[in-house]
Amino acid sequence: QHQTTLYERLGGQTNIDAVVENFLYRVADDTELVGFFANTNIDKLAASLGSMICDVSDGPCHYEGPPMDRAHQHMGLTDRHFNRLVEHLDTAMQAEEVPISARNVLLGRLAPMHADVMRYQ
Ligand code: HEM
Repeated sequence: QHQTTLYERLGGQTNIDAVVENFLYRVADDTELVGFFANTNIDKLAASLGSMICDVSDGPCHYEGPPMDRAHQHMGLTDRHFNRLVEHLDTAMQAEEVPISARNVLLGRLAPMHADVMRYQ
């Protein structure tokens, strides 16, 4: 019998890509965060985030970007940055009509990455 995956509950890749896009606009509008992305290729980042969310939500992707400690080293991130970013992601999911249960499961799967994201600060 078919079990609904988190990927499906997020709305599949089309809606995940819409969440990522919505999220990146929120980050761009956040003066405390946008500076970190000054030298980032946003199209590549969007593709990378879309593939990571697909992967961690049991979708048909395998994230092939750098591990989270490498991707965020030397940024000097604090918990405040981390929490703001997570809040933007949650708001973006709400804007794209992801149900609260699916939102919470995804955030719960990203939360354990905190240690790696912060590792090199
Ligand atoms: C659970 C938390 C986070 C996750 C899952 C996450 C995920 C990712 C992923 C998948 C990439 C792309 C890596 C690549 O393909 O090169 C990335 C890059 C990046 N992240 Fe995060 N991230 C998180 C937290 C943060 C925070 C708190 C900040 C700071 C505001 C941040 C800033 C960046 C920047 C600036 C890049 C681009 C680096 C570059 O230009 O190469 N991230 N992140």
